[in-house]
Amino acid sequence: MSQSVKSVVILGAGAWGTALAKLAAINGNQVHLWSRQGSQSLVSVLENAHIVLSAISMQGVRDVASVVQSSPVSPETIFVTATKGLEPKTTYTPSQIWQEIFPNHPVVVLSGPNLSQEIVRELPAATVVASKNINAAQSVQLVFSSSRFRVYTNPDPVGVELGGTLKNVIAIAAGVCDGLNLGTNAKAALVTRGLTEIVRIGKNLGAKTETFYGLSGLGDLLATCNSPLSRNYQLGYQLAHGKTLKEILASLPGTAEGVNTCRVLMEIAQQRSIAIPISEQVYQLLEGEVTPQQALDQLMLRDIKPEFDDFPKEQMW
Ligand SMILES: NC(=O)C1=CN([C@@H]2O[C@H](COP(=O)(O)OP(=O)(O)OC[C@H]3O[C@@H](n4cnc5c(N)ncnc54)[C@H](O)[C@@H]3O)[C@@H](O)[C@H]2O)C=CC1
Ligand SMILES: O=C(CO)COP(=O)(O)O
Repeated sequence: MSQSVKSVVILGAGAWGTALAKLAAINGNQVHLWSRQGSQSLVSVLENAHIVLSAISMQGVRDVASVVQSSPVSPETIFVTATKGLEPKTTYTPSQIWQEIFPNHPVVVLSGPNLSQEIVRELPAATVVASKNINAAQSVQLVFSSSRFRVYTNPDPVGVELGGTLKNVIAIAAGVCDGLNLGTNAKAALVTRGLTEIVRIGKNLGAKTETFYGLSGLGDLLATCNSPLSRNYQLGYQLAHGKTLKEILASLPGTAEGVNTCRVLMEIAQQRSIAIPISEQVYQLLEGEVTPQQALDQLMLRDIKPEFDDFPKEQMW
């Protein structure tokens, strides 16, 4: 794979930022990994950057993007966001924040089934880079593609971003399901109906349905709902074992975005009258309003209904 060497700045030296820095460096790019705890100033690393990738957790995205805005950045710089979350105040996705702050720059979303601990061990993985600007997506594809990391382009950034973000809520539910030992049938039903909720929200917010059946949707949902490496899954698993949210968050390594995402998601669903029963039970569980067993009972005892909302009537029977 040939490409010119790019200057890549990674913002956030947490688990994901560090793994992505390693992937970009393998291809010979010039990589600067910036952390708020480090000694390098943001201004000094941003100078001449071709690509600025944010792997900051959701709560820091707007602050960091605002600091970047007040620094000199080349008009050609491509911004890439790898954060999986929603902003509470605006309900924006991270790419919407970056695009709002940098309206004249291309913004690319990078998302997929990418548990960072497997990627730093150089196990094979695939991801998606999505943008309205195909040239920008292809530049980012070249920077990160290697024999261990296969990168696909996609023209639906909102869909790719929402797949990666909303699956964290379902991953909490999957952790609860395994923690309660509910079995393989229950898990399959949960993940499949969880995907239905993600598609409902995504379509309403302008994403393409097919995107949710790709790597950044179903792919990431499967990875996160089936791996104890996922912090969101772990959180659900420990809730099922009787720990409180506060206790779990105090010992969890890194960020479990699903907690904040679930609150914002409930707001979006209520505003737009979208039914998301699994996510609603996760919300009530996180708020301490139901126990894991009560959440399960509430889901199983809902009114019976057709499987699909929008089957054309003539195709029904
Ligand atoms: N770890 C993983 O396997 C993956 C994580 N992600 C997403 O990437 C994002 C980061 O995840 P991790 O690296 O795992 O989390 P982490 O908790 O290990 O690191 C978060 C990073 O954000 C920085 N940060 C937080 N608030 C900040 C602020 N106000 N100013 C400056 N920096 C700030 C922290 O200093 C840290 O470097 C999350 O949205 C996560 O969902 C996406 C794919 C894989
Ligand atoms: O998004 C991820 C894998 O694709 C990481 O999941 P967690 O944030 O739950 O660890």
